[in-house]
Amino acid sequence: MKLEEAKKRVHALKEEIQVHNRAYYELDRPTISDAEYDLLVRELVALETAFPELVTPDSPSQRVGGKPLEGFKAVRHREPLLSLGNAFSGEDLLSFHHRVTQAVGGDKVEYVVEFKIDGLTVALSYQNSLLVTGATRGDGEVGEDITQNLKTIATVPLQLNSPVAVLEVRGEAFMPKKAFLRLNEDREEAGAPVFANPRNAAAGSLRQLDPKVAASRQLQVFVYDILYLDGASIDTHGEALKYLEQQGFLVNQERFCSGDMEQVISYIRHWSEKRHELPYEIDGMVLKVNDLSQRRELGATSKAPRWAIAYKFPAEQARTRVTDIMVR
Ligand SMILES: NC(=O)c1cnc(OC2CCCC2)nc1N
Repeated sequence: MKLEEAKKRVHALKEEIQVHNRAYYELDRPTISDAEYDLLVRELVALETAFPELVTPDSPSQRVGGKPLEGFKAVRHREPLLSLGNAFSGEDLLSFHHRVTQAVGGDKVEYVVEFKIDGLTVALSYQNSLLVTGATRGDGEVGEDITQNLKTIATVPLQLNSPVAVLEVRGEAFMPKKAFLRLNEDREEAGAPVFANPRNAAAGSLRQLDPKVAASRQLQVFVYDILYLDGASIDTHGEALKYLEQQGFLVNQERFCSGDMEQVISYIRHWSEKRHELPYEIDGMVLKVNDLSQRRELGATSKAPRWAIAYKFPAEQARTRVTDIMVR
């Protein structure tokens, strides 16, 4: 095959793989079998091996990186990754709303309510639309460089869809329930210790020094916050989420925008009851002031923003299975 022909085929393969990724991960409606998908990736890798000049940073072949690391480098975040204050009742939410309304001088306040994905926070940094660093939250100021592992996650863009000088985003890495159950079955069979919950499984997977292990764990990342953006102007959180979607990130489609606390509270109650139907675990909901200028007015304490709060669902009654006791 000549270079020109290979170039066309490589381009077509990358497009097709991208379409299947979106269908599989975002719409949860795979359009081809895993085997057919693997064939496409294998053909792409073979062509890139034969014609190295055709390799581009955004190629799926660049996802499962090099050899295992000796350890993780420290990464200082450009902006501190704040934590969230907690609410445990309707009253807590109403007093949060009262504080916010006071601080913005009585103006109307609108909230965006999102799932609180029960995973681990990750920060992704892009320069000139290319993924440069992926890091854990760490202590909020300094995290661990887990770029090699995050690149293996198909829904983490290696290259953004439109030009932007600097974009730093925050998201939640998590393991879907099905992948968690399957992983624990495999570990039980192999005599390895099982993970207590999907959050621990996701954290354990991203702390692996060998990216091939992370690549095998079917992790996902929902992105939900812009930490830093140089290259576009955005006025509300709703616009920010749409911008992130356009850039190619996986953004959770389920969210509710309202200034009416009655509606907000009933929306939270709805998901408190229905969360078990979700394909991933959530441990609450997050309320965020939608208007970014009101957020600037509200500011943050040293630890948490004044413009957001987490509503925590009551902890599951820890079921101690009989087998657990017997095994011990
Ligand atoms: N676990 C989640 O799904 C989640 C966590 N945090 C936030 O927002 C924080 C980030 C910026 C201040 C509030 N949103 C979320 N959806």
